[in-house]
Parts: sequence; structure tokens; C-alpha cells
Amino acid sequence: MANNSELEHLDEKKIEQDHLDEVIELVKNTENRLQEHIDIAEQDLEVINNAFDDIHVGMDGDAISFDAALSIHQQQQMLDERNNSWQQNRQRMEILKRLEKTPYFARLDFQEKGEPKRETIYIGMSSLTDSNDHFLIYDWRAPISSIYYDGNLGEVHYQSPDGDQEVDLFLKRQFLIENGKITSYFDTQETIGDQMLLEVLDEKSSTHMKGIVKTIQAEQNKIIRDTTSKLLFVQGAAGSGKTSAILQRIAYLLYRYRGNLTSSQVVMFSPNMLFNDYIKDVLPEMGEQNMVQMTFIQYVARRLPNLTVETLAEKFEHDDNQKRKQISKFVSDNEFFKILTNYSNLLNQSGMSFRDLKFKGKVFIPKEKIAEIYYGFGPQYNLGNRLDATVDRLVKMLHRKIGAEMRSKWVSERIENLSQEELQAMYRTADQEFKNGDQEQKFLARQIVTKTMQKVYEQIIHFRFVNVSANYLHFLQAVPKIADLAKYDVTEKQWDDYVQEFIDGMNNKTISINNITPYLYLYDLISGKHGELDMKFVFIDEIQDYTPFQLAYLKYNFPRARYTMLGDLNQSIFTKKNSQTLLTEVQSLFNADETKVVQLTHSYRSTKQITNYTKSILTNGQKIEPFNRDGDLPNVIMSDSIKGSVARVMDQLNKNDEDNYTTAIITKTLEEADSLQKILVKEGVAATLIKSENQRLAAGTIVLPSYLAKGLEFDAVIVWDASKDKFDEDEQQLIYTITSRAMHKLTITAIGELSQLLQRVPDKYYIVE
Ligand SMILES: Nc1ncnc2c1ncn2[C@@H]1O[C@H](COP(=O)(O)OP(=O)(O)OP(=O)(O)O)[C@@H](O)[C@H]1O
Repeated sequence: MANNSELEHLDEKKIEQDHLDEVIELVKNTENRLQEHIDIAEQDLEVINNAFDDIHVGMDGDAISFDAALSIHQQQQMLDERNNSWQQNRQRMEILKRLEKTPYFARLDFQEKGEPKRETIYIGMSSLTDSNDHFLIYDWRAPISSIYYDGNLGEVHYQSPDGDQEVDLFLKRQFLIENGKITSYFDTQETIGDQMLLEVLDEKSSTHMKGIVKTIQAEQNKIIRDTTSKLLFVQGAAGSGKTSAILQRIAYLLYRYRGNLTSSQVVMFSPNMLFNDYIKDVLPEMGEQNMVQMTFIQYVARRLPNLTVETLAEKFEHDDNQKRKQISKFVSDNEFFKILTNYSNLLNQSGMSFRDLKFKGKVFIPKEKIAEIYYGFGPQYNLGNRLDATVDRLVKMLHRKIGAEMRSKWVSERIENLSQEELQAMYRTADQEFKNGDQEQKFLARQIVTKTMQKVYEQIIHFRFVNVSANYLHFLQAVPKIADLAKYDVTEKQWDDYVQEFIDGMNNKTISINNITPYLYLYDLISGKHGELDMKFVFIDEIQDYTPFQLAYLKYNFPRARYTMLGDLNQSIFTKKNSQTLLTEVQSLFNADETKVVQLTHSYRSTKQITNYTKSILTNGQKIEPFNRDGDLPNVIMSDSIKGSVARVMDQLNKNDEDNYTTAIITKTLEEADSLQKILVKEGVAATLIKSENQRLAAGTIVLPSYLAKGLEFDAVIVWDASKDKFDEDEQQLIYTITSRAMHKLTITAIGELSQLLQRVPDKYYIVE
């Protein structure tokens, strides 16, 4: 028999269900009304389109009356307006359809300071009002909703457009609703109750990331709602919700600045394309459009379409020797950015390399002449306007040359050989008349020369006469004279080899990741490019894999944007950076009073057992606190041979299948992933190899190399071959990144002896099988 409090709970649940039913009813009514609008708009669009066709049909030949032109213009405007509102209504309809299933997820009872009455509000993915403009649901991003995420019961504050507001919070209730039915609800004292979070985190992974609106944690909410910092730097443990928080933040910003901010003014740099695919549903599910998304390499490579840029896999595998690491460190430093900036100032006096402008294979304006023009402008010019002034001068020269060129022999020959069709194409009208033959000859000669010279014109306006690669090479060659190589443990000989590598690369039309950013920066300095001024928010995920040079370059490129940078300095798999230095270097790019640093220490992704294991891999890591969710201890499977290990992996895959876990087998390199997947397939296991970032995540078992696993998560992870000496001492962060991808189950395999990096983990945190 139910006791009193259970009965109360049942009554209360019924009251809540009744309220939910009412709201759903209203959502449906709103949908119906909106559908009428959509239908009318669609009919209107059809009518306007038909009228459009009529006007076109009514036009005789190519003469168009003023009335018809006006009418077309008006119709077009009407069409655009209707189209816009039709599109907005369609978007709203999609949101309503989602609200119909889950209108809200929380209820708050509170009293505003100075107000006579208590209020009850419900919070959901989007707001909804009744016909009296009374809010039935508040958007989770509305100012008042903030108290759901931030405060305990009692006195709470939130930021409204009128400033700080105080409320007394009496009740905070969370609902689990499925298809319009309340399956359960919890009243919670604290911020977001662990019970709700546990339910969410216990769910299985999928090939696409989900939003966290219902369970945003107070520390995450600070990141999401920050509007004051120019640089918001978030350091968070693996699985602490950094990526989730930024996606929520983007949705928040689009809401908060609605009308002044569009998704095209928000750009997110992410670790690889696979990750972009993984997160692509989160914003649309919140009713917002995706921001511009790309990887840093894509961003720079698209500017040099004629060069092939080294791939991540190549860089990852090349950078494996000490000499190269030192040079990489030097050329990716902030200091190197400054050296290059200073070098460009010298170019204002002398040293710029040019290319001859050619016309029909012959030198047309020699590079010496171009240099003379370029340096003919006084010292008050900077590189950018010096180049612009040079372009103006060259274009004028080109025009003068047209007159001279018209009398050349090749032009009269060309005219003689013109076919009838070519002639017709050149005349302005079919029956163009000329006073005499001379005039016709002149007309045709001008047409021919201008057309041929168009190519030269384009070369001029696209700065093709500046030899960027020669300039960059001169810079590299000058480096030993203007910088202290010894400070970076680089010898002159090593530097010369590095320069030679650049030359060899250019001859093969390739460029390394190390060189591409300084190369473009020099190009931008020379051309006076001021960056993309319209970009308002820049998000950089996995900041630890960016070099200070790359970050300085991004800052230069998006000078007016606000930056949110997120990273886990324990996961620096490319830069192997020491945690504090990167933060210091990044901060030096911004004013201290416009910078905010937030630490996320709770790890939500993995079970307590997995987090305890992974954090013990780090010897000097940041603070990490596991979320209290239970699971199996990680298991370490030791074998004597590859064959034996494969058999054990297959056993583990079967067990994971029984638990309904999707497994990712993560190898150190691509080569290993490739061969392991082949063996597994031969053994009859359906495993998909993910070998490039351009692929999509597949359902079922996958095999992928470590550097592609960045930012992703899987129910179960099997680390392939973590044997002794497989990972160097400085690859601690790499193995931490791999193991921390597991949500519910972590398995490690090794052949012979276990990696020395994993032998450090206390025995109590795992079992050996
Ligand atoms: N407040 C939250 N409520 C529910 N789930 C959360 C919350 N915060 C994080 N998670 C879940 O934890 C997991 C890890 O989150 P996310 O990938 O955003 O972390 P991250 O810090 O970017 O991780 P990493 O640096 O390891 O890639 C995801 O499954 C996410 O849904």
C-alpha cells in the first residue's frame, strides 16, 4: 500500500501531467494557426510566381517597358518578403513540433524581491506565450532561467536587462518527459540534481553529440552566459563538457543578440572534420543554425589552392624526432611572430621581391621597374598602401600600353584572320557602323588588345607581381641574423636544412604545417589585409593543439571578435605543450582585464572507475574530479602475440555487444588501425576503419588512429597494443586522450609487457586478465 508521501507524489504528478496536457494542447493550437499562415504564404508565393511568369510572357523581344520593369521589381520584393516570413514560420514550426513532445524540462517557484506574489514558471527549449502574451514556457536562455542553473534554493541572483535581480527560490523541479508524458520528476535543493544528470549520462553514446540544456552545470553556465570577456579561456578536464558548453554558448549568444548576430558571424575552429560531423546536430536541435565550422588547416589551406599542405597524419608521424621538435617549437612561438612582424617593417625600406609582369610570354613590366615604383613612394607609406599605390600605377601603365600595343604586327595579323563569327561577337551591335576602314581597324584592335591584356590586369590586381615565396624564403634566410637560434637549441646547420626543406617543398608544390601560417602572415602584412572585421565570435576548441603563432595569427585575422578558447592542457597530443606556458602566451595577446579564465574540474563523460584510471596516467595533471557514476573497473588484457591479442579483443567485443556497448578500438597510428581492421574483418568481425577525417562516424565497431579520436566519445574503448616502449615518456597526454574517450567501459591490450606509462596507475584502479 502506498504511504502518505507516495500518495502526495501521485497527486502532484497528476497535477503536473494535467498542466503538461494543457500546455501541449496550446502548442498544438499554435501549430494549427501557424500552419494556416504557412499555407496562405505558400498560396501567395504561387500567385506571385504565376504573375511573374505572365509579365515575362508579356514582354516583346528585349524591349521592356518601364511599367513592366517596375512591376517585376515590386513582385520581386514581395516574393522576398513572403519567402522570408515563410521560412521563419517553417523554422518556428519545427521548434513547435519539438515542444509538442517535450514542452519543458523544469519548473521554478519563486518570488521576486519587492513583488507581492509568488510565481511559477516552466523552462523549455524555446518560449511560448498564450493569446494574452502570458509566458507558458520560458526559453532556457531567458535571463530568469539562469536561476535554474545557478542557484540553490533560497536567495538567488540573476542578471536581467535592468541589472542584478534578487529572488527567493522555493522550488526547483526537474522533469523527464517522453512524448508528452511525465515519466518522472525530482525536486532538488542544489543546482542541478545528480539524479537527473545520472540518468542522462547513463545513456548510450551515438554517432552524433547531444545537447545538455536540461542539465547544464553551474560552472558551465558561467561559460555559456559570459558576455563581457574579450577572451574567455576554459581549461577543463577530459569529459568536463567543454565542447557541450560552447555549443550551448553559441545558442545562447544567438538568442541574446538576436537581430544583431547571425550564425555566419560566429566561427568555430575544431580539431578535425570528423569532429565537425559529430557535433553538427546540436545547434539545429536547439532551433538554431550551425555556425561556420572549419579546422585551422582548412582555413589556411584554402588561401593557397595551388599548394598541397602537409596532412595532420604526416605532421604527427614526422614530428617524431628531437631535432625537428626544437625547430617546430621555435617557428611556432610568439617570438617568431614578432620576428616576422619586425622583418616586415624592414621591407618598407628595401628587400621586397617582385616578379616580371609578362604579356604573351615576353616581359612587359620588368620586376626592377616595379621595385622602383614600389620604393618610389615616401616613408609615410606602409606596406599595404605602398602596394595599393603600386597597383594604381601599374594599371595606368597598362592602359598606356594598350595604345602602343594596338599598332603591333600581331594585332593586325589577328584582325586579318578573324572569322565572321568572331567579328560579329566583337561588334557592339550586329550592324555597327564605322566612318571608314581605319576606324573599324582601330576599334577591333582595341577590342583584341584589351581582351588579351585583361589577364595582365588580373595579375596586377591580384598582386601576382609580388613574389611571396621568394619573400618568405628571404625571411627564412635572414632569421639567423635577426634571431638568436641558440636560445632555441637550434644550430645554423639545422636551420639551413629547414630552409632547404621549404625550397624542396615549393619545388614540389607542397608546404609544411609549420611554414604555412608564417607564410600567410607575411603575405597579409605585405598586402595590408586587415582581416575579417565582421566576425564577432571566434571559438577555438582543443586549444592545446594550436601553436602560439597560430593563435596570434587568428587574432590578427579576426581583430574585432571575442574569443572563447577551450582546451585540456593534459591532452596536447600535437604540441605536447606544458600547460601553463600556453595559457600565459595566449593571455599575452589580450588585456588582462578583458580576460577570464574558467576551470572545469568535474569530468562527466566516464564512470568513476574510468576517470580514476585515466587521471592516474598523468603525473602532473590538472585537478580532475570524477562524477559519481559506477561501472566496471578498466581491464588490462595481456597477451604473448598479436594473434593472441586479436583473439582477446574479439572476446571483449562480444562482451561489449552483450552490454549493448558500441566499441571503438583506438590504435596509436593509422598503419596499425589499418592492419588491425583487416585482421578483424578476416576473422569475420564487422569493423569499420576510420582512416581520414573526411569520413563519417559509422554505427557499430570502429577502428581508428589516436589523433582522429580527439573530442569524440564511445560507450566502450579498447586501446590496441599499449605495450612497453610503444609510447614515449612525452606521450603521456596522448594515452590519456585515448583512454578518456570511454564512457562506460575501458579495455587496454598489451603484448609482452604493459606500457611503462600505464604501469604507474595504482593496481586498485584496474584488473589484469
Ligand atoms: N551538464 C551536462 N549534462 C549532461 N551531460 C553532460 C554535461 N556536461 C557534459 N556532459 C556530457 O559529458 C560528455 C563529455 O562532454 P564534452 O565532449 O563536451 O567534454 P569535453 O570537455 O569537450 O571533452 P574532451 O576534452 O575530452 O573532448 C558528453 O557526453 C556530454 O554530453
